[in-house]
Amino acid sequence: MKFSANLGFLWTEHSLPDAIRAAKAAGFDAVECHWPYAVPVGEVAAALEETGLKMLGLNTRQGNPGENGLSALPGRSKDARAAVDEALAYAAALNTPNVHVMAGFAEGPDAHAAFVDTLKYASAKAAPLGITILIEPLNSYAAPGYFLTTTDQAVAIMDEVGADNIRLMFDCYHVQLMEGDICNRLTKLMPKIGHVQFAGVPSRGEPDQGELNYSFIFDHLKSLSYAQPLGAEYKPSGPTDASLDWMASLR
Ligand SMILES: O=C(O)[C@H](O)C(=O)CO
Ligand SMILES: [Mg+2]
Repeated sequence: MKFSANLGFLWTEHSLPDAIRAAKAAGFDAVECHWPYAVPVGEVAAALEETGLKMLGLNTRQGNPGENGLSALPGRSKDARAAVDEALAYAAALNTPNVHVMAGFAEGPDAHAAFVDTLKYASAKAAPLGITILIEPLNSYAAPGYFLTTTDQAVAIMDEVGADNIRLMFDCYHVQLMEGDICNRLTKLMPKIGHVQFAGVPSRGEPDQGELNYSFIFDHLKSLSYAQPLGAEYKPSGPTDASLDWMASLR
């Protein structure tokens, strides 16, 4: 398997460019991040060029303190679209193929309509750039009140948006906590999946800990011919460099 280091959680003591260098030194095949906007894009581009790693994805801005995305917030369309524009510009400058459009804390039909509207805007703007829009269900333990919580909900929204370049971010950690049945869901959803992430469940720690057997799950992904790097999005229990034993056994 190939692995992508999620620099939102790994090597957070480093600047983003140095975290990219640390991921290269540790043997990762790619990187991804959450919110890179405080870092000038040229510095990130230089670290990617130097290491030969690709930045696979980044997220739209969370919004004001306490917010976790803007796209499903009724009445916030202008802010949500600005966050999409910002993310697409940053991603395009890095040749990053995926932008995760974050829904935010909201519920009900107005939130659904707002999210679909933002996603139609995002996918139309992303298409000429060759960028895929990702949406990701988050579990309600970690993100209570987040609008998008299940893969069924995500599929219904993607179908309603109806764009070719919108896909599911299948984070095994979130899906296990909300829905389980990981391997059957991967099989069923594979044509709609844009990126896969993983972490130990329920702690979100190292992936060789907890209730999910990633050796089995990664073999299943191989049997589905899934060859893209898998996003290691876990919170190390100590220094990141000391948390990587799982890489050799799961590769
Ligand atoms: O938390 C996650 O799983 C995400 O992938 C993310 O991008 C930030 O919420
Ligand atoms: Mg995730």
